[in-house]
Amino acid sequence: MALAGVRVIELAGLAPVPFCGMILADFGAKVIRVDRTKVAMALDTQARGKRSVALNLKSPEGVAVLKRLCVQSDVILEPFRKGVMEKLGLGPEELLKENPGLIYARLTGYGQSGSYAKAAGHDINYLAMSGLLSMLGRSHDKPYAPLNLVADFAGGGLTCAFGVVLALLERTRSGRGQVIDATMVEGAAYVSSFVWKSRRIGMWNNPRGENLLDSGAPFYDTYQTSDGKYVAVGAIEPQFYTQLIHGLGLDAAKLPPQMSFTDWPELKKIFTKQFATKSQEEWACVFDGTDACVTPVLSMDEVISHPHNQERASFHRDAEGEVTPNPAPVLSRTPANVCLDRDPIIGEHTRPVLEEFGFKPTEVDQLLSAGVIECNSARARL
Ligand SMILES: C[C@H](CCC[C@H](C)C(=O)SCCNC(=O)CCNC(=O)[C@H](O)C(C)(C)COP(=O)(O)OP(=O)(O)OC[C@H]1O[C@@H](n2cnc3c(N)ncnc32)[C@H](O)[C@@H]1OP(=O)(O)O)[C@H]1CC[C@H]2[C@@H]3[C@H](O)C[C@@H]4C[C@H](O)CC[C@]4(C)[C@H]3C[C@H](O)[C@]12C
Repeated sequence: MALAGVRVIELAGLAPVPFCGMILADFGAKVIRVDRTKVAMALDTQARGKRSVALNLKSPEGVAVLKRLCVQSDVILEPFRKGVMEKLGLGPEELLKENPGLIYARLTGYGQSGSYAKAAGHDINYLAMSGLLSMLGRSHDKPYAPLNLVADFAGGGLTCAFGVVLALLERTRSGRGQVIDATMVEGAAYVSSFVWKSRRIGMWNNPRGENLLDSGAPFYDTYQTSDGKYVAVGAIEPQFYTQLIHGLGLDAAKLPPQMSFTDWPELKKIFTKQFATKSQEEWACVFDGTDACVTPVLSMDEVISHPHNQERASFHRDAEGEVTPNPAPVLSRTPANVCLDRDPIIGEHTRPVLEEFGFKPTEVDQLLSAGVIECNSARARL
């Protein structure tokens, strides 16, 4: 796999860093998640392919253990607010001194500088600070955050993983590591560059929810079908819009022009009435195989059985039988390989990992009896 042989130390965090670690693990990196001790259960729902070491970083011995792991690793991912790692004596200065090739990825909401740097926050806060949240939501409604996807994951974990890969590539030339200051405000804004850059062509001149791609346009929205399900319509170009009108059984001559903004509310009412006359399945029979850009809004459990997704094997069932997306993108020669084992128990791999990194069994025993580490067995927890 593309990241085979890359060793990553992931300090346990809430969601963005776990997602970054999962991406790296999916594509072949050896990811060791460092968990706190005395924690009942792992909150990392994106733990596949990782191993867990339980380590108390509030002890000098624990800090020494982490330093020894980082000396032999390529990447460290840290999810804490500014200054926490420095307080532990694990800041970039210390770790890069001992391992100049280390890639030190710091994924925060607000970054390692700026007045908000030490403030707590979550996806919605970062999305708000990025400017993008002001653009999200239906007409005459308040701004709406699309789950915690844009800042936590698109602009957070995924962008950080991209930064790690960039730094790994650069290190092949320079032999040197570096610090990645990944912030979710900037990541969310960056992945939304299209929105920023398309203002000049008038894409967003209307109030929130009344533009082409933000549910304002009748041909770019969702509609309820007779069985209470929904279809998604994305017929933007005129040649696709023509097929939409045909599939709906409407007479284009009797409708206002597609791009007549002021007629969009009226056109939306016509489409709403029309889509309510058939079930989702019946509309699929009408539109599948056409370029009308009409697709069923599938639930998270339906996706795995849709023929197209099945043909591509885009989803799998994990160890718990849950439908789960496969990694993306698909590399032709070195594709990702999803670990289908159950998620690690906290501290399940402390001993084997430490011994793999050169700790003598007696050293591990001493760390264990001093409470610096925890070695938990899966059997004991199940
Ligand atoms: C699933 C829910 C989360 C969804 C995602 C959410 C929407 C997000 O947006 S996540 C993104 C959050 N922001 C960032 O990641 C930006 C960077 N990080 C931060 O800003 C901060 O970390 C913080 C604000 C997120 C948290 O601040 P906090 O003060 O808690 O921590 P830090 O300042 O970073 O310092 C860390 C301290 O920890 C010490 N540490 C670290 N590792 C170790 C170690 N190995 N040993 C010893 N000590 C360690 C470190 O030294 C620091 O110490 P100091 O402070 O002294 O310096 C989930 C959101 C909420 C969850 C629920 C909630 O937690 C309550 C329940 C808890 C229960 O245990 C489980 C069930 C819960 C219901 C839980 C369930 C889910 O997880 C949540 C809903």
